[in-house]
Amino acid sequence: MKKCILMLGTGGTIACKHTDGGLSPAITSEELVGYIPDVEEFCEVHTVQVCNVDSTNVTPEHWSMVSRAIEENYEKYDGFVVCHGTDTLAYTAAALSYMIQNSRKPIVITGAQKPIDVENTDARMNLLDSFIYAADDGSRDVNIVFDGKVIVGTRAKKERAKSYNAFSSINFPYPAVIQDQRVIRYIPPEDYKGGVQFFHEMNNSIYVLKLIPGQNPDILEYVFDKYQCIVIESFGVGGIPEYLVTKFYEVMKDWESRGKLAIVATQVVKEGSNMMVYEVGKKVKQDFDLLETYDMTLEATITKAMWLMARKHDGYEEMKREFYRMINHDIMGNGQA
Ligand SMILES: NC(=O)C[C@H](N)C(=O)O
Repeated sequence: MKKCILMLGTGGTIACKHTDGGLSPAITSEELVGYIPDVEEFCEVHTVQVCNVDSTNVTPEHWSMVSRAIEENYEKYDGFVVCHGTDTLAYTAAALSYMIQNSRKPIVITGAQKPIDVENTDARMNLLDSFIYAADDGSRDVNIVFDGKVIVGTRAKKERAKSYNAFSSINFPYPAVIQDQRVIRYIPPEDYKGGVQFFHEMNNSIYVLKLIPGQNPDILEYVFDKYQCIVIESFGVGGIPEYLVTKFYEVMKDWESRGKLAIVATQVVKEGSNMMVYEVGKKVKQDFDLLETYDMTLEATITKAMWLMARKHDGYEEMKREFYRMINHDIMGNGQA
């Protein structure tokens, strides 16, 4: 029997038209499907227009609009395809991985580098591939389909601004590829226990502080006071420079007692952190109950923290346990295994 898939349009280049003011999303979800008539051979497609925006304008509100639309239609469909702009697609894919957990039904996110109505577009292939993947029996959970590759929702990063292979999978293999309109699976689907879980709230009281050599320590006080979570994008495997340490210790004491979250990440995209290697990391990690990102992407780190902070919890220890709990393959090397 043909699968029934719901496509949710949110905008992005895939749906853009040329205007005097530059490319702007204007093509509807229904029109998008009209560009891939072959889809009718293997699935029935229904559409819904969640919004039609450049993904630069996407906020956690839009993530909630998508997750709510999926929950409302969850029982009626076999899978979901979300069309999205590429600029913040990796954030949305990570966010949806936390907002929709343990889904037996696939949620596929795709987009394009060129609008669907231009000649040399990647949009038609990406969209058709997404339906092929969404209609496949072994597909589950939140994944991106782009340029013939499947990337787990928590593992993507936009690494190219213009090329068709815009996304890389960070610290995790591709679970599958789509070749000649067939799914070639490298990682077999897992067994599922329990049902799907939806969480629609996110708390965006979070600031990412990217360190630069010689960073002025004044910024720490401001950021630590204003936000509930700070992610420090440090260098290498992770550490706090000595010119920041005095201020850091001063603000951290107060921060800990107020139950806020401090997470140390790294500016190095691949292979991840390990603060226990160098003195610049080890001492800080031992002196404070900091979280570190290990092999998580920054997109997953930020959206996991937003999801965690929006939930009721029994204090810091539980937050910490949850942060290190693997969700949709987001963290493997958490140093605690
Ligand atoms: N390729 C794209 O989709 C880029 C576009 N600015 C967006 O993210 O909506």
